[in-house]
Amino acid sequence: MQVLKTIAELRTWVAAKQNEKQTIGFVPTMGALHEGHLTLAAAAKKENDVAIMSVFVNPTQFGPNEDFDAYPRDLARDVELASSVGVDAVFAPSVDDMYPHDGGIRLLAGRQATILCGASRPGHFDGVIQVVSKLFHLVQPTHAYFGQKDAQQVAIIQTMVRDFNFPVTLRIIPVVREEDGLAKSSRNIYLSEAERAEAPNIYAALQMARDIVVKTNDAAAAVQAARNHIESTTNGRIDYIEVLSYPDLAQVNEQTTDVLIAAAVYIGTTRLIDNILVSVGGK
Ligand SMILES: Nc1ncnc2c1ncn2[C@@H]1O[C@H](COP(=O)(O)OP(=O)(O)OP(=O)(O)O)[C@@H](O)[C@H]1O
Ligand SMILES: CC(C)(CO)[C@@H](O)C(=O)[O-]
Ligand code: BAL
Repeated sequence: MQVLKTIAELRTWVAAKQNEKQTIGFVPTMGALHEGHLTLAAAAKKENDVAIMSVFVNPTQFGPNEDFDAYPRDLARDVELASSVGVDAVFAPSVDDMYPHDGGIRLLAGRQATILCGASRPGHFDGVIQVVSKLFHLVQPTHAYFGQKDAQQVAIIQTMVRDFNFPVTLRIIPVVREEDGLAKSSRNIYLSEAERAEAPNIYAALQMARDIVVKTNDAAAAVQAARNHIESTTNGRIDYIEVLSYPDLAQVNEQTTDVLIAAAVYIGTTRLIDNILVSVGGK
């Protein structure tokens, strides 16, 4: 396992793999690894000659009052975990190496970034596509691995790859959950014991909404049922619960085939997201 701490080191590593005609599987992360990330990494290793993971807490996707400074960082632990699932290299650059210039070119995510998490985190997805496009240019992966837990991020990156012709195939991995249903997340460590006990109700609420969507296709009733469940079982504050077509993220209608039921809820001060993707009839 190699730890590449600069763009220069990464370029040397990538060039060597390309010379050897090796396929490259790439897993972008912000570190604080858990089983969700490791599932992505294991798939990258299985489906490619080599697997590389980036560990970079990207400042441009955090708002001014968000948790950039507090975000958990432990590179030694991350390297050990990545190595345990066969990752060949970890790219962990500094902010200065990734962003040496002030006020350079910025990318703008489109309509899909204006709703859901984009509404409460203005500029978040612009920062995500900025860093992911840089990482794709640097790593030049054959396949890149993302988690369905960040469903909106997946939809926007799919659009970016399509619109900007990135020569990469995206692989999307289902949400990895704790036994009680809570989606694994690096931010779960912020939860107190009481908050952790409430948090699985987010997934329970999404499951109720899913059952209503499947039976009746009534998006409004599904959202209401999920809201009622969260309000009656947690002290949380709902940021959003929405039922939208996927991946275009528009209102569902009779033609819709894939429905995203997504929620963001503040449990205490921790903002957790989760979602369920369901296939419906479509006409
Ligand atoms: N529970 C999970 N199941 C599947 N994929 C996941 C899960 N958690 C994270 N991922 C994926 O891992 C990649 C890196 O995510 P990231 O480093 O932001 O971790 P995270 O746990 O989602 O962090 P946070 O919840 O704090 O945003 C993303 O593609 C993300 O979707
Ligand atoms: C894709 C990503 C690594 C970009 O910083 C981040 O948004 C994440 O961890 O999901
Ligand atoms: N997984 C998305 C990264 C973020 O919340 O900034």
